[in-house]
Amino acid sequence: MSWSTPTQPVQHGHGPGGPVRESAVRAQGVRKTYGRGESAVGALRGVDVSFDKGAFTAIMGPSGSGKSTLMHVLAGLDTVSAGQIWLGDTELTGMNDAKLTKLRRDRIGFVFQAFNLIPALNAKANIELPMTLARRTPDAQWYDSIVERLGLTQRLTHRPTELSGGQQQRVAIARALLPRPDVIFADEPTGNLDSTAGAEVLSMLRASVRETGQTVVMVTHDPVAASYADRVVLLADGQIAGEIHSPTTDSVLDALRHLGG
Ligand SMILES: Nc1ncnc2c1ncn2[C@@H]1O[C@H](COP(=O)(O)OP(=O)(O)OP(=O)(O)O)[C@@H](O)[C@H]1O
Repeated sequence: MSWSTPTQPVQHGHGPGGPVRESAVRAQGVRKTYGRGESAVGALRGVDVSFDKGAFTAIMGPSGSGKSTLMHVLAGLDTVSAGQIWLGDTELTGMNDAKLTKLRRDRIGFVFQAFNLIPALNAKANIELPMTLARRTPDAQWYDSIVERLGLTQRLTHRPTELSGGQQQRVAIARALLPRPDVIFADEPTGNLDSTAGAEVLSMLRASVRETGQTVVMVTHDPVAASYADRVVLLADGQIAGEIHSPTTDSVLDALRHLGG
């Protein structure tokens, strides 16, 4: 089956270079420095990058290149030292903590390597939790469609310990998809999974992008995982070092080799 209630279709326009896709999230001149003086580390050193609406983008690069830092500032989990972050038309930089918390809750979904499910709650309650906390009512048809598409219909009364790693991650994806966020950030979503469960999770993320127009930005070390994306953004030493459209495992491996990753 397919996802039954698509989100808003992706808006396309035309610029001088051909079709222009709307940006879901973007960084402009972003710098992030940890520490001060001699011990200062420039984790991001002037990053300009845009992530298209309705696209699946992977962020890759050698260890220490700034992937996690970039994801954290894009998601409003950390502040920048300079530059601007935009979520659609909303500037995140300069927002106070209360506004950022509300924006993350209402407009951003997260999928983490460690699943981050609440052990005492069953799958259904875990999936609904962010919306329950936000006092929002999930769309029943959308909920059913997500649960069915992720193969969780028979697992809703199970607690996380009663689920496999792949099933737990599918619960985390359902939780992220349910509020229809502007963007889902996935941080090494297959890092704790074997290759079969990992492939299932990636196919489902891929399908949510293709079939419902969900925007997904994923940080990964795994060239196979990155090959599920529409585009790979390469980071090296805190700067954008290139990008690959329609990546394959081989093209990603090749690019990483050139970066010394
Ligand atoms: N809280 C922090 N305090 C000081 N330095 C930090 C902090 N977080 C990250 N860094 C440094 O910033 C740089 C970028 O780190 P970041 O974690 O973003 O890289 P990464 O590409 O995600 O690495 P990995 O692939 O190993 O997870 C590194 O040099 C790291 O040591």
